[in-house]
Amino acid sequence: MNIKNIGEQKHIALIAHDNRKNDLLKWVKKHTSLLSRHFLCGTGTTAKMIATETLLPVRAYESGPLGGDQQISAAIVDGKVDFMVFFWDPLTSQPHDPDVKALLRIAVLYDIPVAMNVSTADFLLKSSMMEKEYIR
Ligand SMILES: O=C(CO)COP(=O)(O)O
Repeated sequence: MNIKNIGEQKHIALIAHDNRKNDLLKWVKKHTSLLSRHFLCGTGTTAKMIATETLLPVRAYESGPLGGDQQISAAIVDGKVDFMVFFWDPLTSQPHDPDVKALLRIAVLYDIPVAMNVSTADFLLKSSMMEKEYIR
């Protein structure tokens, strides 16, 4: 895995499609204290929802269908994302599906850990890259 800065602040991208936003919000609320020690960003609606509901600072890119996925892709290419939690919707087609696919492709290409559901997101937080903080 392409993990830099073990034990240091990480850049975490948070993204969810509409039908998965509640799952992501619940996950963020469960880990607010840990996540508050890192730099968070996300696509527009997701980022604003998390910031409003948790008071965590979350840098908001454009909304996904308006280019936000592409902006997160660019941030990955620029080395500004250490890992991504992307709860995409497996049951609904998206108008910007090519952007979603491109984002997932870039994340694979740049070896960015990606969690697409709650159990993987939990696993990522419990993994060695955050172990010190997790057990604190
Ligand atoms: O569509 C998205 C990801 O593909 C998410 O966008 P929003 O966070 O703006 O809803």
